[in-house]
Amino acid sequence: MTIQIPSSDQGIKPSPTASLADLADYRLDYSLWDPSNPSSTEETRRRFVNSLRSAATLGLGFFYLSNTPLEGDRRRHLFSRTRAFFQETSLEDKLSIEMARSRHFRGYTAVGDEMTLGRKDERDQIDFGYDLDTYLDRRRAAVGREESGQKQEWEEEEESLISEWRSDPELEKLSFLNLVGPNQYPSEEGHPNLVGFKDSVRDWSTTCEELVVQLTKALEEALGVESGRLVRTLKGEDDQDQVGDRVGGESELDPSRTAIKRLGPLPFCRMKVIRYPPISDPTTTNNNSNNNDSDQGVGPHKDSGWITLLATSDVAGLEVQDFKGNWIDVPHIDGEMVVNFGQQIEYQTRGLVQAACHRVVRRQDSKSRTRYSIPYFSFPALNAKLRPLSEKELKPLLDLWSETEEEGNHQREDRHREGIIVSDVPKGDLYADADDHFGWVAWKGLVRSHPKVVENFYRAIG
Ligand SMILES: O=C(O)CCC(=O)C(=O)O
Ligand SMILES: [Fe+2]
Repeated sequence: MTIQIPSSDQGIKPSPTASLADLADYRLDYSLWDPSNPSSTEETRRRFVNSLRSAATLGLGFFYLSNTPLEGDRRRHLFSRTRAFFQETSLEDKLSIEMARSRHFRGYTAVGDEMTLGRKDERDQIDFGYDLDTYLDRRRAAVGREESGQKQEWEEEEESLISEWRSDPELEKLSFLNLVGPNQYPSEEGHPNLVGFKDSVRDWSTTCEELVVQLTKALEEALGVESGRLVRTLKGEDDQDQVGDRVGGESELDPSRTAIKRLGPLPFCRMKVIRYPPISDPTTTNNNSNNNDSDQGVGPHKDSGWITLLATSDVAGLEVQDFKGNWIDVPHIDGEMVVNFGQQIEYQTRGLVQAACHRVVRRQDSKSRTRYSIPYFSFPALNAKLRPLSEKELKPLLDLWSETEEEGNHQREDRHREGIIVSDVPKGDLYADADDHFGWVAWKGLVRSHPKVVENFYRAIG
């Protein structure tokens, strides 16, 4: 595959005082790529790929995306239910779906219960994950296609699926399978403004999932790697085990590996609805939040996953760090999504695409206003093997760079020379061993972040 060389007017360096919204290179238009848009053509797709390549490999890995299916009613619907949940339900209602009650790390976390870099984050939130119903629907559909007449059996299996996994001694060893499970949704009864929340979350999540697949396909083109190479990791359809089979035969594989293979792809994602109370707002203080004047909405971090799709309300606070350590404002733009790369993409691309370091600051100037945000974090599938792209696979990109003008080369050096890696994740916990399942990385991350869940369900293994 040949890679298009970015045009020289694609200056991508933000000045320290700039707002990301003012920089054309950080404003990508999804309609150029969108396969469902009748006016997208090969030429518009190429333009999208070129912009994505610049944003990913020269820029900060943080950009706006307009014209996605996440605009309009779909977005309004979810935000209005999110506001209703935070504003109209009691703390008692909220705590009835507390994450500490879920062995699958789903549910509500109160203000001050979460830390980044050793400081409490002043926000509360509900964490959702890959919806169990969606997962079962897809498995049923897959079986229905292959062996019609089995649907009934699958429905019966629905109830016992997880306990069945636990009774398989090989699968039981794979603690990360506990990450598959149901979400905790707030009760919509008695809260007319909450009605439709569950459906809205499921719809949003499924729409995001498809959008991430599309962005990953575009990224494959942008990096000049084989089509499907990254999508397979994302979806858990990697062919590594087949390679293993050819080399050593299945009998030589670890038996737990053979057992997990039988389960098929195990997609994984996390999604949150978040509220950042305004600074010094006594009504949202609870016992956990001993520092209501703290300006930390969420401390500096890189997202640990693949690609994050973030929808924000119109209160300021999000900032991204450039490679010199300056913080750049990422203001809300109506209807647009903020997209950023996570550490698994950084790992897969050997750092050529860097995960963006970002934070949310509670500003004095937005004193009386509550900020809401809805991030969707995609991850490799739990059963994916993380095989970083080889030098050979990255050669087209490296060749392109060696041909590109001086300016581009300076920019690339800048990204590494002064880059400050801010992460509260122990390095060894971030990446699975080359031949291990991604599920272990996801598991370690959640175990580290949610001690109450570990205390309640996993004392023996935590
Ligand atoms: O709320 C936001 O705008 C960003 C949240 C975020 O970065 C995160 O939860 O990882
Ligand atoms: Fe983040």
